[in-house]
Amino acid sequence: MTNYSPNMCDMTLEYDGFDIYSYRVNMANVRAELPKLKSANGRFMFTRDLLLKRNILITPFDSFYEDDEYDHPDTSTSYRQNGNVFFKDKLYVKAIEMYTKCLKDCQKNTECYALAQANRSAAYFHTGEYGHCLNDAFSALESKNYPSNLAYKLYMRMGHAERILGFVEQAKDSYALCLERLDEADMSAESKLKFRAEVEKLVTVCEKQSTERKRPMDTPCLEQLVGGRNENIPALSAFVELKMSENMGRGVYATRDINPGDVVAIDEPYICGPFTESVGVCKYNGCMKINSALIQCPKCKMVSYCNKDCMNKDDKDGHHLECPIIFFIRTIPGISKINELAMKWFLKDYLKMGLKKYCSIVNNYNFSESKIDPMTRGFDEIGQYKSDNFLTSYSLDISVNKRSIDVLFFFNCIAAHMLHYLMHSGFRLPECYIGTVGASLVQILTVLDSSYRKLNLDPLSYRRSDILLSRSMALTLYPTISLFNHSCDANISPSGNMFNRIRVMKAIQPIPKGTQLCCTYGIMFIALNKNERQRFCNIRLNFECYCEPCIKNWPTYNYIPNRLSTLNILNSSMADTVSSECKKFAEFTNLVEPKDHCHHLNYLYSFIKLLYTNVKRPFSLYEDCLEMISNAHCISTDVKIMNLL
Ligand SMILES: C[S@@+](CC[C@H](N)C(=O)[O-])C[C@H]1O[C@@H](n2cnc3c(N)ncnc32)[C@H](O)[C@@H]1O
Repeated sequence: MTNYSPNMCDMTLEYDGFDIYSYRVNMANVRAELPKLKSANGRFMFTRDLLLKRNILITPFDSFYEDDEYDHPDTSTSYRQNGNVFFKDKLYVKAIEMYTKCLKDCQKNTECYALAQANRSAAYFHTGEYGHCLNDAFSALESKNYPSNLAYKLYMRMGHAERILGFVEQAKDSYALCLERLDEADMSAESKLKFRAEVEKLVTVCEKQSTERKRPMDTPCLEQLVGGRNENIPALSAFVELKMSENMGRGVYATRDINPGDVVAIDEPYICGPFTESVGVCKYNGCMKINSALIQCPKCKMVSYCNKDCMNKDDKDGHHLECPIIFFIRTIPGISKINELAMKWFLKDYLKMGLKKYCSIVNNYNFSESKIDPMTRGFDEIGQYKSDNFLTSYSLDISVNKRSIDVLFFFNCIAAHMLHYLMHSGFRLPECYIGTVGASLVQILTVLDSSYRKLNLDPLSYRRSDILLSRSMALTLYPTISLFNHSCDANISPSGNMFNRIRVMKAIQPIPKGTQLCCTYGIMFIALNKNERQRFCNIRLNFECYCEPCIKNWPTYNYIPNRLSTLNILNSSMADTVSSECKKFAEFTNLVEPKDHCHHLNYLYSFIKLLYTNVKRPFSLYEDCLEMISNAHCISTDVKIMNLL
């Protein structure tokens, strides 16, 4: 029997809406029964049956899909009016509930329907659900039943929501339409003038935002792997190999001396998802460009692309199946970005392979998972570990047995919900494949959840002690970079900008032959003490950290030596040279601004190399230099890109 961790505290940390399931099922029974089920398919079917029995898998908007609508003008109007009362009292969630009831009760081609949609969009705006807000506002306007003297209001709200979401070009269009429709408003000429001035100010804000955002995205990657490509793992350098260790499983080790600045990995994402809401990024997996002039999918209006070509390609990759239900997918509990990305990944591969092949591959994996040699996990039949291979990502180490039963149950619930919506919108899946497809969704959700926690860090912020959680800028899955283990004293780090689709990893310290290459999963010894780090690793990442600072209990930055002495000089014959170089470094620190460190990388590399061989760690000047190199790598790539223009 699989030995799942009984630890339940992680449920409260980051997963929204678990109680939607846990309040309505008997969790004691779930905790007793779920671990008994050996197969992933069995666990999915158990969960799905339970949710169906408890009526949890019903669509709250079922009437949206029904043809035989009915109209109860009195009740629907009173629902809307009740909604307005809640809205006035700022009880927006309750107001949304009322407007939704009104929408269910009333015919689509009526003014009442359009008003309820418009009102609900206002309530969604206040709850911060801008996607829903836009969806409702668009629908109300498109219905042509919305009073024309109020249209300017809706356009203004759309402008606000789009601006907040970072779609500044669309926001400008909406504000322009708002001003166009202002003539129809029942307002005095004076109020109109004032209103116009306010909206024009907002347009100026948008213009400023769009110039700030304009930066090149479609630039080729100029970096080269040190020593060329690795024969078996093409996204890695030829100067590394994969080896097993007792405490960390597989890891990447240097086969030659690697120098700071050397490129050790250049990886492409297998799947990439929504960036932070404030940035407009093309949704198509093969593009992912930041663009301030994205065009929306005309049907769902909830995803955007840089052009028609990307839109058509994404449609083929599965958006046509996701489009009618994306609104609902975003309401499923859990981490909304992960759920949406899981759906995108599933549809892309399902459509590429077809039902039978997809099911046979994932079934094969599910049954043989426990027997797979951990060393060859993710390698194909000719011994290649490739980032564009489905199984490479699908079989990433997700420490599934270390997850609590509650988390496992929760992911099964989310997968059941996703599949329910898919099948509801016309996705045909024979009964006998439901378990397999559902279990594959659980695996996909778990892989994405693990990778989200580890490798999507903003490289400029992960050293700050106040950022305990990985501040995810983009939810992207880099299968080869996922091979790097964590160290609280990373010797490699991402270079370039987090918005770059291609991720480059560079050495930031000297890495002698035989040493493991490690990045950080979000915590560094300089900022947090061992207990805090171990807690983070246990709770967030589901493993006990065995890096050098944890094993040797290195002190945090404030407690490490900041002077040379006989205690930390390793090579006494070099003491004078090291001492004079340390003085020069102190001057450098005072004179050169951080933004210019990227122009002095060679100097920083030579200084860190000198300290690496001659001074015992931890040592404050070493840690300072390391931080400068890591930060400068993020800036320097951008500088190269800027110079290309
Ligand atoms: C992204 S994977 C890294 C590759 C993985 N070791 C493998 O065998 O494929 C993350 C997993 O590696 C292990 N790991 C990574 N860093 C570690 C560390 N510092 N100490 C212990 N285990 C670590 C944990 O099991 C973790 O869940």
